Amino acid sequence: MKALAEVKQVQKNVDEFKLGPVSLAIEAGTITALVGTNGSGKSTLLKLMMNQAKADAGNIKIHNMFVNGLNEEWKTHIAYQPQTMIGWDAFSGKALREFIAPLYPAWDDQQFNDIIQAFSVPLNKRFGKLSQGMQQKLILALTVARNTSILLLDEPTAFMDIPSKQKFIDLLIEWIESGDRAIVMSTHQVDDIMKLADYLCVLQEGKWMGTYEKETIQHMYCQFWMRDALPTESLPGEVSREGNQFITSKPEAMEAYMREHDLHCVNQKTLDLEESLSLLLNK
Ligand SMILES: Nc1ncnc2c1ncn2[C@@H]1O[C@H](COP(=O)(O)OP(=O)(O)OP(=O)(O)O)[C@@H](O)[C@H]1O
Repeated sequence: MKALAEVKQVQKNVDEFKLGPVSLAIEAGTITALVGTNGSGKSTLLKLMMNQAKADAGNIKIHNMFVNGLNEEWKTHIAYQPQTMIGWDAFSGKALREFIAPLYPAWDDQQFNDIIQAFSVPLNKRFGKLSQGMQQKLILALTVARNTSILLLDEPTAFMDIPSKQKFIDLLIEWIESGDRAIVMSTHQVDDIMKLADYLCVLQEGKWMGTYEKETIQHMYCQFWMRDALPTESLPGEVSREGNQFITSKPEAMEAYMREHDLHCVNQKTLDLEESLSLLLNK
């Protein structure tokens, strides 16, 4: 399948912080979640994709155009929601819509109004007077209505209340339904990942740990509780141990080992997504 966006071996140094090399292929019809601990480089990667930061190595293409090339037509294919908007405080949602809509040839006013209504965003209030959650909803409406094929969202639900998060999830599911669009979003919300993500691009302190299908991470680790004390030697795929309990990244190899060594477990479970991500990010 053709990638709508490609990130190849990208590296970026910001003072002491080093991101990458990281590679990503964003295909139509997919949602990729950028996950990682605070300061792991998720926002930096999104900024690089928007050419708001310059890569020190590697390259990025949107619709087959280099983001740092002379042809800036790629900008019409991508919309970006940063975490904060600088300079918007004095303007109402109505005024912001009037500035922004004419800049985007494919602007979808119906979509804008639908989001505003769904989240009951007051368009006459100044941006700076809105709550953080309400600001986030207004930015979302002003981003999604650009009607591009790629959406980059930087922690879009960080300040949203519980019912709004569900509406957000429904909105994105509907938005991506046509199959010719893609979303990349950074998030710390397990619910967003569970309900939306197809792929997880995992970053830890700037190091790219890999991009995994969500199902792969959901089956990545298994926890065993043994009847007797654990052998002192390292067990297949052993990730951690405590008392008679341990976690392995190779459950099948571990089961074979148990048969071979006549070991018995009293309980076992596959770690859920949140537990697996915590382990992966603490490695
Ligand atoms: N403008 C800047 N000047 C200096 N350092 C910066 C700047 N922006 C980001 N950094 C540094 O780059 C690193 C990555 O930050 P980034 O915001 O990309 O992380 P993140 O994964 O998005 O974090 P969070 O989950 O907290 O939002 C951090 O060490 C941060 O301090």
